[in-house]
Amino acid sequence: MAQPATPVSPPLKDELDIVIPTIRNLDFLEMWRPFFQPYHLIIVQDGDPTKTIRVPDGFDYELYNRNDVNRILGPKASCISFKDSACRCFGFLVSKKKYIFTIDDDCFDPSGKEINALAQHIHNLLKPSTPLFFNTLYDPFREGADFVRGYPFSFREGVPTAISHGLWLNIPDYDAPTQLVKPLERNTRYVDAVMTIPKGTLFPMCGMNLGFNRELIGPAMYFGLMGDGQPIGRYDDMWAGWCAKVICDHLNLGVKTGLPYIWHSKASNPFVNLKKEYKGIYWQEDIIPFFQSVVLSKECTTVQKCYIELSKMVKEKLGPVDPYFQKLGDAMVTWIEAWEELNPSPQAAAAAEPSGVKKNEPSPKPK
Ligand SMILES: O=c1ccn([C@@H]2O[C@H](COP(=O)(O)OP(=O)(O)O[C@H]3O[C@@H](CO)[C@H](O)[C@H]3O)[C@@H](O)[C@H]2O)c(=O)[nH]1
Ligand SMILES: [Mn+2]
Repeated sequence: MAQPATPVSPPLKDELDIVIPTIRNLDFLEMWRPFFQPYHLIIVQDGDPTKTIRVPDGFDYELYNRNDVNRILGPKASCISFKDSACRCFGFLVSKKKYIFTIDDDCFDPSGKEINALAQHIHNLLKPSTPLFFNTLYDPFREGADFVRGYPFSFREGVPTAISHGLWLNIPDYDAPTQLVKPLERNTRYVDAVMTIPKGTLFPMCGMNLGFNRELIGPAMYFGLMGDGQPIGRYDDMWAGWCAKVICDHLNLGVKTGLPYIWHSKASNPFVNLKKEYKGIYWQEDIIPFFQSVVLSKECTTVQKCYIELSKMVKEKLGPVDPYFQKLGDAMVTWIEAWEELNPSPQAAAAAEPSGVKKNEPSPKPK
């Protein structure tokens, strides 16, 4: 008699957290239920902490609001943005898992595709990247593809993948000026490809549909100071992407972009976005040459060391552009201090007195 098939556990079920920044309800989870329910969610509630965010039944989650951020981080909470989706990086900080998938609450599964976004990110992250030599048949580790003729065999092992950057159907992640001149444009083009971003090349990282290996690159995934009290918004993910990419290049780690797509449903207000973005639109003409010029020293053998060295460069080279970069450079250091406090190395954890008090307890779940 045929043996009953052993149920296949969802990939990385106990090694991956899903981080969601939100100011809305989380009904979007109903569409993702078949794919997300097996995983632990970390919900970062932005804005008014007295507002109750209801999470659909059946999900395993922890929810943090601004009061929790302040309680857990104390003065270091100053590095976590308020009233901006950048707050999501607090979820990266408190997670204890090896992998993170972060998604916005207005992103849905583009129906009819044979693989869901989370599974595709996991595939991207578990397979090597090829930043040293471009494969013209795209991802060589994908079923039905391989390295093409002329691809050096000494490069074919690839490097570990740190980041998997997904894309968006319907509302594309355009900046405000583009949104304003093309208000009706929708992205209908589904490009069935995953590519490694070549070493030495920067890219505009969008936080809407993003996976990463927290152990490889977590300390660099600081979504920079935005929102309340800050002169700029909607550059949080861009900043993290530029910092992470130069560090990935230095540490021989890979960044992929392409599949998976999500269906992005809400177009945020282009006029509001313009107010948030406008300084960034001209500052980035200085920011990008800065990141292109970054050379990290050989003593930078860990992400934390790279990040601290980068923070000093930010203050020195971009400080003259605007005092904001002095503040951002300091916030980068605070972020690393917070990271190391909440994620002590095994040696540091062993040396620390067992306090018995778990500091990063989330808010109690609504009854
Ligand atoms: O103050 C806020 C505003 C929003 N959120 C949560 O963050 C995400 C994104 O919000 P939204 O979909 O309204 O904004 P988009 O313009 O589409 O966001 C994308 O553009 C970039 C903005 O930096 C970023 O890559 C994407 O997030 C939702 O989950 C909101 O609930 C918030 O937490 N705080
Ligand atoms: Mn959105």
